[in-house]
Amino acid sequence: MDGVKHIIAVASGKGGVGKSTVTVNLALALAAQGHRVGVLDADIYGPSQAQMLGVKEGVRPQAGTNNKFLPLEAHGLQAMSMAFMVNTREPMVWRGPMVVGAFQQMLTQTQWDNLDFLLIDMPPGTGDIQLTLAQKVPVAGAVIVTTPQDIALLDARKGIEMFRKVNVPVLGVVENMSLYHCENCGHEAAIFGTGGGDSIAQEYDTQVLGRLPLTLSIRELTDSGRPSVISEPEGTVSQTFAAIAQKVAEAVNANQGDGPTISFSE
Ligand SMILES: Nc1ncnc2c1ncn2[C@@H]1O[C@H](COP(=O)(O)OP(=O)(O)OP(=O)(O)O)[C@@H](O)[C@H]1O
Repeated sequence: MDGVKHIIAVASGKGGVGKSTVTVNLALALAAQGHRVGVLDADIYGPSQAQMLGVKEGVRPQAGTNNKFLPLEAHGLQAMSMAFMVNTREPMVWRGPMVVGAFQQMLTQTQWDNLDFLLIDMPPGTGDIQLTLAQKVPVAGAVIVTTPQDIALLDARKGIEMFRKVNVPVLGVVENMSLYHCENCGHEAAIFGTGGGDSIAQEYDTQVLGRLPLTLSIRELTDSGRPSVISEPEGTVSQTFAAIAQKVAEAVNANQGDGPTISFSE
């Protein structure tokens, strides 16, 4: 795609497992390692990236050349989201084809500037947006985010199966909220169980890219527009994201050369 070397989908089967949190922190970790990185928020009904990137409501993208929009800049990342186009307090009461059209426009009509990686924060599920992405552009790989409990793994499996069906390599699994860590007393508890990420990675012959704890600070920092990777660059969460970023970049490079050919019929 014009202006983008590698597209990476950050996906899950289930909602609320931390895709957007992982997307923004992984993007910042890749940028900290010297890559040029963009984030496309493909969640049309419930975009989160504007808030997580600290973009104020009402800031709109400028027109570029060739009928394209210039992405917004936030924390050194290039970003595009439905939240930059509409009033986010109003619900998007749209039918499927309109949602797909909007996603396609954001994907192809944003003037990405020489990106090494474009991270796409996918909506939950295995529907229209996922199919459109796989059909319209070459996707270098997918990062699957899951929490360790069975109910999330069930949906994560569907996500992995879907990417396999459309020949998008799964780069690995991020296990989020794997251990609750109390920041006051240091007590730790495996609220959502243990071993889920490992078992799914083994089942699908892929790797666990990293495990993130369930902590107050991840939520507070990310939701307030200054994600952990830039707020606490020396912290353990940032170190985990740095390791994940390295593995993702390595996995993409390892897959290079035999890029996916998308061929399937609906
Ligand atoms: N490891 C974590 N510790 C604490 N809070 C977290 C963690 N990961 C995510 N959260 C919080 O959980 C909420 C949901 O996360 P997020 O929006 O990233 O999930 P999602 O999978 O993108 O959701 P959706 O399906 O709605 O797009 C957010 O408030 C986020 O800050």
